[in-house]
Amino acid sequence: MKTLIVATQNKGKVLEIKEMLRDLDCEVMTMGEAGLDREIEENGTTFEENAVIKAEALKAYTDAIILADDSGLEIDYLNKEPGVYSARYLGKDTPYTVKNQMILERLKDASPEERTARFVCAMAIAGKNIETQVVRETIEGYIGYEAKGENGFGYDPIFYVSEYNISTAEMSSEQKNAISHRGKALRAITERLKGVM
Ligand SMILES: O=P(O)(O)OP(=O)(O)OP(=O)(O)OC[C@H]1O[C@@H](n2cnc3c(O)ncnc32)[C@H](O)[C@@H]1O
Ligand SMILES: [Mg+2]
Repeated sequence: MKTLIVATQNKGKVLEIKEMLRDLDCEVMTMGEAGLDREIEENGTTFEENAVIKAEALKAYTDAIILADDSGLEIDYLNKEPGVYSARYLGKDTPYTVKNQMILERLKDASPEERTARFVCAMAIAGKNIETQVVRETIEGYIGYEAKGENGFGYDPIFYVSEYNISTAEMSSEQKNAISHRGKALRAITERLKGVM
């Protein structure tokens, strides 16, 4: 069976990606499980660039296909911040409970119409004998007035989807995966993956 290595250190992403790839005919491993744990410098200026950087960073060390995800939250009221800096925004090691409260505070004067936001996900595949490919998908929503929900990770408790008026942290993983930036990007990239496996 083929091996697919997911080049991420983020446990929330790993859970979602592994759940969605359950039926794919290949063994899905994290970098840690593959013995390839390392810090990868994300010095790109776009989600696509960073996804490619992360996927290609492991290419020299494995014959497996590598999948990488670069994602983040764009808040229109904050001029699309934190964007590609989502992991580093307000401090890399600051707990998300604190970061989410700080964002709510920054948006305290924003009207409902001004609270629009989106999650973006670029996903790349790379490997020794395959041409690197990258896709980008989004989910539109808004920043709520309070943090709600225990599921998911990161900014999920403050990101609400208009269609349901609940945060992505209040959704089950199945519900989030069906509509999320990461779900859409993974479905698009797995179509291409089938062509290289
Ligand atoms: O780079 P890797 O190792 O994959 O892990 P990371 O956490 O640093 O990931 P990114 O560089 O892509 O930063 C994206 C950040 O955006 C946030 N984010 C991305 N997708 C999210 C989602 O589905 N729900 C909540 N927050 C999300 C989350 O805080 C991430 O840390
Ligand atoms: Mg990162």
